[in-house]
Amino acid sequence: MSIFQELTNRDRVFEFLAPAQSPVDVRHGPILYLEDVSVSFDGFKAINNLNLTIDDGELRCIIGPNGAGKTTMMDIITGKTRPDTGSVWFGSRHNLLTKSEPDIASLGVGRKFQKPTVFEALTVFENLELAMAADKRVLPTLTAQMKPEYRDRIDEVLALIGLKELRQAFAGILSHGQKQWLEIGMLLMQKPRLLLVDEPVAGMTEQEMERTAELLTSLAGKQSVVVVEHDMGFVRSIARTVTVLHQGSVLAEGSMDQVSSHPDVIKVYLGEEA
Ligand SMILES: Nc1ncnc2c1ncn2[C@@H]1O[C@H](COP(=O)(O)OP(=O)(O)OP(=O)(O)O)[C@@H](O)[C@H]1O
Repeated sequence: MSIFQELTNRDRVFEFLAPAQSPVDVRHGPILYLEDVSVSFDGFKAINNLNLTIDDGELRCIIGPNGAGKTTMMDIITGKTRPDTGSVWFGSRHNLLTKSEPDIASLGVGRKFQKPTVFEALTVFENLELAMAADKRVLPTLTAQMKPEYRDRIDEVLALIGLKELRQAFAGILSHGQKQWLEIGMLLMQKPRLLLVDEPVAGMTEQEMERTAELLTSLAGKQSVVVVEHDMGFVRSIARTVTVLHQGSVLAEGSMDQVSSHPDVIKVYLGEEA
């Protein structure tokens, strides 16, 4: 078969369409594993012997008072901050401490920051298209006329994030909640194995919060999701397992009922809210 025939062969399964061929090995354990991780800033221990295990497909909520180390923990997982000691593994194969931020992202760790950063002058569809183009495997073929397979992937994500009807709307006219969902959709275009989501419901209406709860719970199973959130009602509505961070370490872990009745948690965190 000539190269031309090969490239125009409609039956060929392109790499990005094949079932996620993740190099991440979870056969013998969790998808994310932090062991004895510590980091200090000017002598202040922001993360202090932190141990955390996230199972493949799990939805985990991380809570904790201001300054507990939640953002720093996310920064360590994504390679933005290097810990002084400890280890961070993605599956059993990848030592994340030896990898750059872009390498960690392309291994399948997606991060959603608190503020939405969609391209407001582009449509919902174009934002998703652009997110797909950021995937190096797809870029060479995307510049030509868009293949039906790419459209299918975008349609699939549009349905997941509930923005099918708004595909041609400019992102600038979306509500705050819709922008957050679009950004989650942009991350999903790259088929991450692990999604880190920072305060997804800050500034959302009740209805948007409910929709976000549905979205995040529907993602779990297909990918692992770690949500950092201050809103206790929201955490209660989605959480199976909650990890409470305090002074850079795990203070308590368990169901929402277990952690919210834990005396130390009441003292340092929930008591504070009350
Ligand atoms: N680059 C830095 N330089 C100095 N101190 C820092 C730095 N990053 C974080 N810290 C400190 O480390 C501690 C943990 O901060 P972090 O932002 O991780 O907490 P957090 O749990 O995310 O808090 P919040 O809920 O307020 O976002 C804080 O006391 C913070 O001031």
